[in-house]
Amino acid sequence: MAALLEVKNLVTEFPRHGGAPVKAVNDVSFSLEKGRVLGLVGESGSGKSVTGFSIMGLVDAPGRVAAGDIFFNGENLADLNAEEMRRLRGRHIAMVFQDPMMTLNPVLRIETQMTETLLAHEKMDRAEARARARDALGMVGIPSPEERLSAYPHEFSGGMRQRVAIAIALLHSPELIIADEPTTALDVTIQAQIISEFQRLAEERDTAVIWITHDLAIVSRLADDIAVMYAGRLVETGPVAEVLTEPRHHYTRGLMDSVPSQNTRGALLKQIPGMTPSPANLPSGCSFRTRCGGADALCTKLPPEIGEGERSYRCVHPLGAQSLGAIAGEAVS
Ligand SMILES: Nc1ncnc2c1ncn2[C@@H]1O[C@H](COP(=O)(O)OP(=O)(O)OP(=O)(O)O)[C@@H](O)[C@H]1O
Repeated sequence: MAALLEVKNLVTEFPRHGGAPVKAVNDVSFSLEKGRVLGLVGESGSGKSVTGFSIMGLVDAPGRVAAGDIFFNGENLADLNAEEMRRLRGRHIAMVFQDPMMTLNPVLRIETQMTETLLAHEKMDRAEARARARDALGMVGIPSPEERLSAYPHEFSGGMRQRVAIAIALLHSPELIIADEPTTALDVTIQAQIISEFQRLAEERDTAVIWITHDLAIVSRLADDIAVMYAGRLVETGPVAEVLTEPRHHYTRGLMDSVPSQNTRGALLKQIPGMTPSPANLPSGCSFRTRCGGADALCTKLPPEIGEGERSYRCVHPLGAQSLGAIAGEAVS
């Protein structure tokens, strides 16, 4: 089956004063099928949001997609003009942000915000649009949706506001939703409800989801696949169950060790030493090598991407798998 979304060798860069542009996303490739949930994880600044914005065609100038291709339903998004891209965003791909006010207009009633977008993108009259808006609010668990349609965003709690933003993203039954840390600001109960909502969407409507987060616990509950990003590159990808049971990349292991769990209660969590390097000043070769306990001279060259079943990783000294040290001469270039 052809993938719904295929990202190939994506490079997104931002110009920098007195230097080469910064590659916030560097040679990133992955694909996503209908009904699958991909967890895109990594520390702050690793390039997760810029990847999402690149797919949406929303990278702010002077930033730009400098190389690579993004195919959606087999169509290369680079071939679409601004109007076609706007339509695609309206109907087929939606984004949910950490801050729902990125989506909501504070001075308009919820009904106006929802019906206007429906009337702009789909053939229907106002009564139909209103019914669709009400149903969408009901679907994300807003109580008394009929009455709540006439409310303004400030009349909702933070969690309910985020649900409204999600309802807006769902209005046109998009095939792909990019959710950028949508539950970070919410308490755990609401977080759990929203996560179940996304699971239901993926299962019942075949919606594909890219869930951007630094929270591995969420990914292990929600996602089918995981893509671990570090300093603009994907360092490990694969089915969540495999990657989080037996990570190959030292960075994935480090992220896992820094998650609180039943077993670590009361103990000091292991933090990955050092800081994420600035994308303007990355170490040569594997960008993680300066923070990695397993690094040696081989890591000063860019590791090749190694495939293993449905998984892949970029590390010459993978955990639980054969080191490339013995064949380094040919494999590392
Ligand atoms: N508009 C911009 N101009 C210049 N640099 C940018 C811009 N947007 C992002 N960047 C840079 O791109 C890199 C990746 O940023 P991005 O927001 O994608 O990270 P992230 O992994 O989503 O982090 P977070 O979890 O904090 O949102 C960062 O180093 C950031 O400084």
